Amino acid sequence: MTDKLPFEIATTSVGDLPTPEPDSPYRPRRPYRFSTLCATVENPGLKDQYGSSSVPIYQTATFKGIGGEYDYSRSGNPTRSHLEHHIAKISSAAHGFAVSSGMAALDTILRLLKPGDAIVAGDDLYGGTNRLLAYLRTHAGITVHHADTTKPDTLIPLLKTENNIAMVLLESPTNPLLKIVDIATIAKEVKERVPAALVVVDNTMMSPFLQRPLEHGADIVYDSATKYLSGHHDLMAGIITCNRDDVAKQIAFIINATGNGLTPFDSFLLLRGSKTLAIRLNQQSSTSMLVARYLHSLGFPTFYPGLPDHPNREMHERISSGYGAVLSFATGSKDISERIVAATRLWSVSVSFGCVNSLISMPCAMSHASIPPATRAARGLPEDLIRLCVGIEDPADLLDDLERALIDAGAIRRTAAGLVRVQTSIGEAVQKLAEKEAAKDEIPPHEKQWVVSAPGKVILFGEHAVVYGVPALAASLSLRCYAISTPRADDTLGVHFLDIDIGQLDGFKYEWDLSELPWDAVPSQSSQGEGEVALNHQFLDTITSQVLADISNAHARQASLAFLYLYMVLAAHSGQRPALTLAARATLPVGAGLGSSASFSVCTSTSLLLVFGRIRVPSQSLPATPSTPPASSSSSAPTSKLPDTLAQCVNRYAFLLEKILHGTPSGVDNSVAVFGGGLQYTKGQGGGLEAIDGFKALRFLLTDTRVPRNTRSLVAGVAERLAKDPNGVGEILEQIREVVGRARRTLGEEGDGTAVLADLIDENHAHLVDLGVSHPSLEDVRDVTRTYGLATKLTGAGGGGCAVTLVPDDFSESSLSSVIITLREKGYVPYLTQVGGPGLGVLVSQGSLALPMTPPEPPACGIENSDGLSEGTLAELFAQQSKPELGSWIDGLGNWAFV
Ligand SMILES: Nc1ncnc2c1ncn2[C@@H]1O[C@H](COP(=O)(O)OP(=O)(O)O)[C@@H](O)[C@H]1O
Ligand SMILES: C[C@@](O)(CCOP(=O)(O)O)CC(=O)O
Repeated sequence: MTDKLPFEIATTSVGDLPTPEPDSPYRPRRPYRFSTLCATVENPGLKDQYGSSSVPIYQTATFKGIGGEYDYSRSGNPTRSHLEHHIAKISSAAHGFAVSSGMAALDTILRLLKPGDAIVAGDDLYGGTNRLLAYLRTHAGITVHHADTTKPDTLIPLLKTENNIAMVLLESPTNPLLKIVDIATIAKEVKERVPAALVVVDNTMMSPFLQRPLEHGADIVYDSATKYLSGHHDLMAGIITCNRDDVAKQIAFIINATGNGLTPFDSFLLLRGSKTLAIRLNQQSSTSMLVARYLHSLGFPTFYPGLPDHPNREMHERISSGYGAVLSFATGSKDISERIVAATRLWSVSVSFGCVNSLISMPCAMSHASIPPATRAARGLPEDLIRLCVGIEDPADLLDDLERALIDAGAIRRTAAGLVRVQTSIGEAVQKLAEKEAAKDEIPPHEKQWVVSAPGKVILFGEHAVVYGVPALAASLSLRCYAISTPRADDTLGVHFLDIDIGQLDGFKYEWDLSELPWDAVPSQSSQGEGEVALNHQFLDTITSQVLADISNAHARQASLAFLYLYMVLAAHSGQRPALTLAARATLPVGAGLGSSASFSVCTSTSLLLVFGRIRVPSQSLPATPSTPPASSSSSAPTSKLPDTLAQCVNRYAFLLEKILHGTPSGVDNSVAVFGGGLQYTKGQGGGLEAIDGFKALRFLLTDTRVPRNTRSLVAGVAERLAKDPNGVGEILEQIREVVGRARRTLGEEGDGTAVLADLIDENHAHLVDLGVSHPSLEDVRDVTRTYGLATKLTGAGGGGCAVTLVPDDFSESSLSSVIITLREKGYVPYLTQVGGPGLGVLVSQGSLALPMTPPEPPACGIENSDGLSEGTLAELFAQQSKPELGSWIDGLGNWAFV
């Protein structure tokens, strides 16, 4: 161990910071250095009446008078103004803003985007950033592209105007592997290729002391000021800086509008903390270098940009003036790492960083635990990685404490020649063996049995018009489609569609010899990256004519076509042809306008994507999310969250199957079936999905007229009318757009908008009648419900199928019973359903029933009861359940993960 400081501490002079007025032409003053700027807080525009040396805390919400500089602390407060001026000054920025946390800073910046915009971000971002981006993707119609930002070559191809890139989000160095991102090069490329896009940098790891990305082409920089800027872990804050006046104006507007500005007291604390930023981070960086060298010299793989062999070190040095105070190292064994973390005393076990006290953590067990192990492995994040966040304690004490912990944990030992790393290859060997064992246990996905489900939907406003770009408002139903794919050992592909009535008790069954399918006709390109998956009509025709010619039932033929198309495309792509049977069954009526085709498409594509390993689910659930239990479930089995990337992938393929089933779908049905909840959906490039909560509070009666109809021909009928009378039909579509807009505003408002919604339901129905998609049976249901004062419209494609009736909260139960009885007497099938339940679900682990996940050896498919007696295969039990019990039986099979 050495006492000598091994590297030059950054005592940087900052060239372009404001130079004080020269007090004499002969001895002009030089610009202040960084630590001077930090320590001197002044704001010439805001003089204190008493000349207080420390900025006072203006602990007030309001300011008296009219036309003064301040009126309300949400819009502005003198303590915050002082802080913002100070932050702008030390960041060499024209504008600075202070908000309530680092995530609030990012949220403010992301609000500059609008639906349809796309953002490019790193693929190993801070977990909180990932979470917010995922939320915007599903709720705000923002497309998110993840790229390896450490390799500009993977990012640059995305920078195209047709991709609508509005923002590029970078972090450097990354956390916890300290990977370096070339901010300057990426910013230059962005400006050349998509000039309107904003380059945003999360600078938290460096702070303005060590790195000022605005000087290297960034448009906006933000920091979690909870870390180095405040330095004491006694407040939460975020700061945003930028030079562009137009961007600053919008940011100020958003902060005022959302009310996330930093409070006066926290502004005071942050201002106080920031005075010592340079001195603290100097000390912390120099100790970090010592610690990194120490670990490196012992032979631990160590990640710190200051080490000579750290990848892209020169790139980091070009834009930064120091290496920071976060480093990480691997021990070769998760057990050893756990023992080290438990054995330190001075290094406390805690999340976050930037504090004056030193912290130690294992990212995979703490800050990055929410990322599935497979994703962590894919990102090269070692499970045994230890992260150190170095504080201002005496470096000798910190090294001493770490050394003791390393010895106690068995990671190093004393020898006559000094300290040596304990034969870590033993640890590594043990770890590798364990990994190999785990891999042996890992059953290939095509040998597993998969159970999935997806909800139907009700469109409340905007059906048909949605095909032409008008937004639609829709919600998921508690009625769902379920599918089970079972591997088999006989080179055969089978389907079992239990709801398709071909005059046999157990529905439609069919099998194909795998070797006899038209493999030569499979199109070579199955997917186009993140975009829509193209449909090859020639291949569709080949399957229909060569494979399905003897299936006369139209429902069965279409469903088989969708299944075979996707199976063959995925098989051709993967080079595997796993034999399996897909069984599908729904509690939804098929072909009644409640999105049975979409929920079937979602179930089929999920099953096949799982079988071919194109999507993966965590075998053990992620943390439970009790807010999204399956709506029909009576079981108390825990549920968890499916990753958003999986949902996006399934949605792309489900849309493809929807195209096969119904021609020119808008995409609303499959989006609701995947994401669940209440949604506003707009088709196309500038469109997207937006969550609507108001729906969940409403009650609906759905009435199946049992008049068969076909979505494909009804949608085609509207297209024909539009072609014949573009003005007249165009006018109707615009009127529907107007109704949808009013409905959306009513749902978003507080208070009881039920009466307004009822009027809008009538209005929307009248427009659908004008489009020619109603039916006498639907008008009859409207007449029945109108006598009880209820508003009804057709839902989905119309032409028969279902009607939806809004049931106000204060509608009496006895009247409701008589409406239902009257409808039943007329031969209709009414359902009182819940809306807004979860989207796609996958059974991720078995419950008390031993689910036979590994069958292909026959006859291993039996489910065993507690006595070990076989009670039939899962697929047989699936077929045997009564319809009303199907949902709760299947939910009770084990742990489900939902989107
Ligand atoms: N449970 C199911 N099993 C098999 N196929 C189904 C199922 N549900 C829907 N489908 C397929 O979807 C088609 C119905 O689509 P569509 O007329 O759009 O009805 P909906 O309005 O209910 O979505 C059927 O012809 C069939 O091909
Ligand atoms: C008529 C339409 O707006 C909804 C179709 O719903 P369904 O298939 O009838 O459940 C078509 C579409 O959005 O793809």
